[in-house]
Formats: sequence, C-alpha cells, structure tokens
Amino acid sequence: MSMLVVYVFLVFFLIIFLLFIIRLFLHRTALIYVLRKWGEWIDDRVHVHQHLKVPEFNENCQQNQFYQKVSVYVNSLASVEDSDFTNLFSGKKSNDIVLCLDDDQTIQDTFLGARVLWINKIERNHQFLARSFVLKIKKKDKKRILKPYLQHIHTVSDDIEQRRRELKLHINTDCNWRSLPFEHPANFDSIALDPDLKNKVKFDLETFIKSKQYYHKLGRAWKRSYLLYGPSGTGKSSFIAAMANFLSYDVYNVNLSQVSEDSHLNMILMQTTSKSLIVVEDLDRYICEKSTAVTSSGLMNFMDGILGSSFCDGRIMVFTMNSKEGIDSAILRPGRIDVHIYFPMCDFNSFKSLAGSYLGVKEHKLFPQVEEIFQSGATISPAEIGELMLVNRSSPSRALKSVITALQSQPNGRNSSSGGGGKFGHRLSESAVPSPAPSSTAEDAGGTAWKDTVVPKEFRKLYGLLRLKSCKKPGSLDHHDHEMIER
Ligand SMILES: Nc1ncnc2c1ncn2[C@@H]1O[C@H](COP(=O)(O)OP(=O)(O)OP(=O)(O)O)[C@@H](O)[C@H]1O
Ligand SMILES: [Mg+2]
Repeated sequence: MSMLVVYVFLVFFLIIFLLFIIRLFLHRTALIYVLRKWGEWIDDRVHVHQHLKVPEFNENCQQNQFYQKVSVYVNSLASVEDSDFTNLFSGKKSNDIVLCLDDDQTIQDTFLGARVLWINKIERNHQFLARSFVLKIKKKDKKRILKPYLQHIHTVSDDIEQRRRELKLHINTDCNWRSLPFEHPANFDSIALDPDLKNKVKFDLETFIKSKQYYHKLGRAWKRSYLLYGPSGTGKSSFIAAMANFLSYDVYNVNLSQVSEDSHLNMILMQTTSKSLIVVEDLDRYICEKSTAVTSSGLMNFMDGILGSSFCDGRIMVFTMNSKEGIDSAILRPGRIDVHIYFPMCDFNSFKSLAGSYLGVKEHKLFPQVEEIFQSGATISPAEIGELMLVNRSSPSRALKSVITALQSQPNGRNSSSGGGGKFGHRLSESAVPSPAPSSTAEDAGGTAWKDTVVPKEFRKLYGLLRLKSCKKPGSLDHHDHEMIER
C-alpha cells in the first residue's frame, strides 16, 4: 500500500516537473508565440467577421478626421510593440521615440472582453497610394461593442492629442489675450509638499475632468475652483504650473489691474478655450489694495461663471492669496472656491525633499541638527531654502550649513514661538481636497468624502511669524484659529 502511495506521488511529481519544463521551453523560445498565433488563426476561422474601413480621404478628397483619430489610437496601443513590423520615429522631444505601425500590418486590441483587429492597409492605385485602417470585428460582438468602441477611440485619441500639443500661457491686456509658449517645468514631484495632499489634488483634478456628464446632470457649470494660499515663496505659482503640466491645459493668467471694467472680465473669459486653467494670482492684494477697476460683484460673477456653462466647460479656476484674512466670506464660499489648499512654510520633511532634489542628498550628518532647529520653532520658506541649496549645490555640507545659519538668524529665533502665541498668535492651517475614492465613483466628484490634511503643528504655531506678502501690515495681522474647511 505504502509503495503505491510513493509511486503515485512520484508520477504526480514527474508530471508537474514535465509541465514546468514544457512551460519554460515554450516561454524561452518563440514557440509560445507560434502557438498563440495558431490559436488566434483557428478562432478567426470559426467566427464570421465584419470589416469596417476607415479611409484616409473621403470621396471629395478631403481628409477624413476619423482616420487621424484611429491612427493616433492604433499607434498608441501596447500591441504595436508586438507587431511583426513597426516603424520607429523620433518624437517632438529630442530623446522621444515614437512607434508607428508599418503598412499592411495587423494588430489586435481588446475592448469589453472582445478581440478586434486593426489592419493598416495600403493600396496602390496607379501612382496614388490609398491608405486606410480596416477594423475586423466578429459579427457576434459588433452589436454589443461597436458603438462604445468608436466612442472610446474618440476619447482616447482626443486625450492623447491634448497631451501632445504645446501648452500656451495667455496673458490679458484689458479685454484681449496675448499668447506665448508655456514652458514651466514644474511638476508635482518637484514641489515639496505633503505627498498625501498632492495625491488628493491629482485625484480631484482627474475626477473633475471626467465629470462633465455629472455636472450637467446637476445643472451646474462644469468648472472647479481652487484657492492656493499661504506665505510668499511656498510654491503656489509652481503648483499652478504643475497642475497645468499634469492636465496638459493652457494657462490663462488674468491680470486684474489690466481689466478696466466688469464687462471686460466677462469678455476675456469668453475668449478662453475649454479645458484650460484660469489663474488669478494674488487675489487678496487686488481686493485689499483695490488695485483693480473690477467691482466685487463683477469678480464674484466671474468666479461663478455667470456667462453659463458653455463659457466654463471644463475650466479650472485657480486663485492665489497670501492670506484669507479680511477677504469677504462670499468670495470664499463653496461654488466660488471649491478647494482650499494651504501652502505652509518649510518643515523638516519638506527640507529633506528639497535636499534630495537640489543636492541629491537623502541623508547627511547635519540633518539631525537641522531637524532640531525646525523642532525648536525656526522657520523659512521653501523658496529661501531652494535658493541657498541652488547656489551651494557643489557642496552639500556648505549648502546645509547655510540653511542652518539662515534658520538660526530668523527673526523669531530658535525658541521664540514654541510656547505658542508668538507675536501674532496661533493659526489653524487648512487644506481640504477630497480623498481618493474607488474609481467607480469617479463621476461622483461632488459626492466624494472629504478628508483633511492637517498641516503639521509647527506650522500652525509659526504662521504668524512669517514674512507675509499680505495686503495688511504684518503688525495688523489678526490670526484667529480657522476651522478646517471641507468642500
Ligand atoms: N514647496 C516648494 N517645493 C519646491 N520648490 C519650491 C517650493 N516653494 C517654493 N519653491 C521654489 O521657490 C520659488 C518661488 O516659488 P513660487 O513662486 O511657486 O512661490 P509662491 O508661493 O507663488 O510665492 P508668492 O506668494 O510670492 O507668489 C520657485 O523657484 C520654486 O521652485
Ligand atoms: Mg506666486
């Protein structure tokens, strides 16, 4: 009996071993590829297919726009890499390589569980070349997937085109825009800020751009407004550039002092393109210093997108302020400002992140000393740290020593504010953007749960001691504790 068990066990082990060797052999050679091809060949024979041709030109010799979209879509498919022949071209950037399907090659795509084939067909008609893409789809799948598949091609190719094009920065002169290439290199990784907060913002932006139907169903203009506020040199403008690069959106930078009346503000809004960032920097200064001819009702109408959804479609408004003190709460209310993001002065974590990017240093023997000074209440803006690191980048030790000196020479001194209070008292900092929710709820941007990111305690204690570029004189700053704003 026991011999039988050993025998069965041995046979079982041998079978497993053989299967393993066969699998290894198939994967190490091209045989698995050949077998898969045979499988697909058989699958193609047992099904009836329909062929749909997308010619490059229509009967009037005009370009078929859909052909361009299919071309962008097909060449973006991962399966292009697996085709027998693929062309390699250099892209727009010097080190970019673009893959392009060769003539008469076939690649496959899957959509909603169905396999479809695309053939890059080229026919020679006398001296003319007639190009087309042919979609080969199983009859049994056609009814189910064709319509959504074609829609999917539209969406994907539009998205790719949007990301490929050169971004523009538009600057207003009263009621006109002047444009220049937008080449700010900032991205979310290059900004020293709570990584969790950055992820929430990215998620919020991604959710918003997919939520057109949802907003329209609610009867709301499809727009979203962010307020970035905090002391000078904490990365607000860089963050706007990072948002634009992340979304591949043009930036319209509204200079309110150039706008001579409310109606002109509406006119420049009408001239912006959909899917763009409309930015008003230093809004607090315009309001407090009254350095614009725009009235507060004109400003609020502009923030609301009073002109109707067609002039706001997909637009993201971003306002920056050094401080919300003294700003009419009507301006800050939900709908006008949906997301408030606080930009704090540098803490030890941000400092480490800056040291990593500016000096390439992850750890250093001076770090504990820097940490201790931060913990004792010293403060500095990321911009100041960045500058010190930039000029001393050839010697990380010198750079860190200069940061230590700068921190120690801050007016508040090493221990001045740790007891809480300080000259301007405490202040609660807030930042609130929605928490990432499961992707299935992406359309429910307005309904996602809001969570807070509380800025570390040190910043709350120290905020009042910073050199603020505020409309109010530093001495007049009245820092009451703010509630966490959740919108
Ligand atoms: N959090 C940060 N991470 C990385 N770099 C930063 C950060 N904050 C500021 N910097 C650097 O400091 C410089 C100034 O930053 P930025 O203009 O974005 O600040 P700001 O908050 O807009 O200031 P202001 O309120 O004066 O307009 C930029 O070169 C930027 O690279
Ligand atoms: Mg700025």
